[in-house]
Amino acid sequence: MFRRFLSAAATPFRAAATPAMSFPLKKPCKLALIQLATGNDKTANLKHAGEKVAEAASRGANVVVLPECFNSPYGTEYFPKYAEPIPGVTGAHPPESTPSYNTLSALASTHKIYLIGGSIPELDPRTQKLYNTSMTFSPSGALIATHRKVHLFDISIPGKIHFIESEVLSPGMTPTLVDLPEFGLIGIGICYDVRFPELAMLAARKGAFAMVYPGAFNMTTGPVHWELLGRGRAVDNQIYVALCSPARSAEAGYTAWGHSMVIDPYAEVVAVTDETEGIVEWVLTPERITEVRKGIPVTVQRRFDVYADISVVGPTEE
Ligand SMILES: NC(=O)CCC(=O)C(=O)O
Repeated sequence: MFRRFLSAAATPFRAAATPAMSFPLKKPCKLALIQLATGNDKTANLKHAGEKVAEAASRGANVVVLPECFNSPYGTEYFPKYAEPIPGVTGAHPPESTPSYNTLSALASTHKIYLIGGSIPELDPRTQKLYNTSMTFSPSGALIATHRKVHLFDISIPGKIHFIESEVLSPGMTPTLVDLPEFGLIGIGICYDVRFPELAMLAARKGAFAMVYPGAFNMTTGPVHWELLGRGRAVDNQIYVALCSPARSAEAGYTAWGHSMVIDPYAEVVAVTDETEGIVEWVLTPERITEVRKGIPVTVQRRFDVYADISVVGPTEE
């Protein structure tokens, strides 16, 4: 409920009744974002992802992230051809139909890492619907979370970019929080999801220490909005934010902006790359979160007596 006029005198500041959040990050966590060069050959994309994940793991990463649609080119014409079902999400599937799942699971267990596997086009064989879905695997190779892109990338800027994901994809219906028991909770969004502050706010209010967005911004919006949106989600919530893009390719139909980055809870870009293939690494620390939240204590100054506590809004079942 919004009142039309609010005067400072009528609504004096007072600390919210909401208790301080429990501490979000349990110990330092090395994050690696793989800005992967991808092409049209799915098998080659999976093999190459494996090489880069191995490289990141050999440098001590605890959590490794791949970009949006890392197994395929990014484009609505490609999604049906590259789509795979996901075991456990839509029942059992023969291994030959799930090469991306198999590869990611094996990489996570071989390297003993948490692997946020960017996203792939997912086929639900029961409904024939397609989704843009991120899978997260534990160091034992178990699938511990899936996030179906909630906000589909439907935009049209005359003369610049026209992209309508909803022509072929269906939207996810659930915000996603993944529990990494040694470290804490991470929220997941996919690309266009970053434009909607609600997912990050929900995750932060439920205690996440980071939001991770596999994404593939474009050459029109990327230069203006990619960093701005990531830093916005970080400063709003005083959490780490990671944006992981594919590398830019001159041959691709969709030209990715690149510039994968890690943003700290003070909204500073602490690690970033250009448009070429590379790995962006940063150690996320509990101390940085504490320092920022102590200095600017918005996490305990929220006025849920004025605007409803969004942390009580639960996920919707699909
Ligand atoms: N893959 C996407 O969702 C792209 C989002 C994007 O480029 C934007 O401007 O938003």
